[in-house]
Amino acid sequence: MPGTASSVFRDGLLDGQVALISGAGSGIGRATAIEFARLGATVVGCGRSTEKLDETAALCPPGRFDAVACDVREEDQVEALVDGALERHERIDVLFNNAGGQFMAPAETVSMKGWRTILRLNLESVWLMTSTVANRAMIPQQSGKIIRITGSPHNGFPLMAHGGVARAGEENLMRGLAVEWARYGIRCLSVACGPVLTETFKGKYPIDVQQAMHSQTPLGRAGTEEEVAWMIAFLASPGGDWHTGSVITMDGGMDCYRGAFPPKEYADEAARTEERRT
Ligand SMILES: CCCCCCCCCCC/C=C/C(=O)SCCNC(=O)CCNC(=O)[C@H](O)C(C)(C)COP(=O)(O)OP(=O)(O)OC[C@H]1O[C@@H](n2cnc3c(N)ncnc32)[C@H](O)[C@@H]1OP(=O)(O)O
Ligand SMILES: NC(=O)C1=CN([C@@H]2O[C@H](COP(=O)(O)OP(=O)(O)OC[C@H]3O[C@@H](n4cnc5c(N)ncnc54)[C@H](OP(=O)(O)O)[C@@H]3O)[C@@H](O)[C@H]2O)C=CC1
Repeated sequence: MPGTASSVFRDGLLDGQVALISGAGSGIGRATAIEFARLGATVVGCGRSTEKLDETAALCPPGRFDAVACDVREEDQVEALVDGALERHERIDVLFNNAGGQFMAPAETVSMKGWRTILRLNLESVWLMTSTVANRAMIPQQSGKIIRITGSPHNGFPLMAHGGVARAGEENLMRGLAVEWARYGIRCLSVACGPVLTETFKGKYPIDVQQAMHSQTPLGRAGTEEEVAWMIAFLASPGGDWHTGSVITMDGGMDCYRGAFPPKEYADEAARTEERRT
């Protein structure tokens, strides 16, 4: 991420906005924090490791990144995070619920502890962050945008059934809240990503699993963390003001069709499948 300006948006697009980003110490969260800071926002970034957050701060324009150690599963820590952000910055315009994750394992081997670990880290933490920020900042200020990162494809997450259930619940939560909280001027959205080449993704999944995921994508490649950051920045900008309740899917087409096109089994290189009949 060299340079100090966005390569997509105009300078000052997010001037004056205060954004709270979870998991801002690496990957998609870090890329989004940097993009927001470059566009003029003040970012409150949280994660459990202060070292990783300090590295993010060093990549942002000076004074634009406020690092706070917080485990998003813990009620007292989340309340302190939100209260501290309000004390220092007076408002929260955007909440990007980015922290999360899951492990890959056959469903029959997942214990109750493993199941609860993933539901707590993802679905429950998203509710905790969302309800705390809404009650303490966005409902009083009568405005705000809440965005959750979820997953694609949507037709089942083999080997990550627990993660798929959490993400489906999060998307439904955003839809329901979009309706309920429209009266407070709060927008609620999900951005459902297919594989994104973050360090965690590259280190976590075996290379053959990664290649299989890419080859199941019509565009033939994974996404980048910058591409996700641009989408979150767009939604935070006035360009995103009419979006609420939606699930924006970013996955190179994987959710529409699993595989490269044309499919070798059915068509030739020009995608011809049959002769035209007269
Ligand atoms: C194959 C078809 C694919 C179709 C196409 C799919 C395309 C999908 C594209 C999207 C893919 C998504 C990618 C990402 O999200 S990548 C980046 C996200 N980041 C992470 O995932 C973070 C990585 N962190 C971890 O992996 C952590 O270990 C985890 C968050 C999973 C849990 O950490 P925590 O510290 O909270 O918990 P513990 O390690 O103590 O574990 C608690 C219990 O959970 C169970 N467990 C944990 N790991 C495993 C495992 N690998 N296998 C089975 N069970 C596991 C277990 O019960 C643990 O308790 P015990 O240790 O006591 O047994
Ligand atoms: N990469 C991909 O292919 C995809 C990723 N996603 C989702 O996007 C999000 C970001 O993924 P990615 O950037 O790849 O992964 P990373 O592992 O780089 O980012 C996850 C971040 O969340 C933080 N985090 C984890 N647990 C907690 C916690 N309990 N409290 C506070 N912070 C926490 C981590 O920091 P720390 O350990 O310091 O707390 C880390 O910085 C995740 O929710 C992931 O599931 C969705 C679809 C695809």
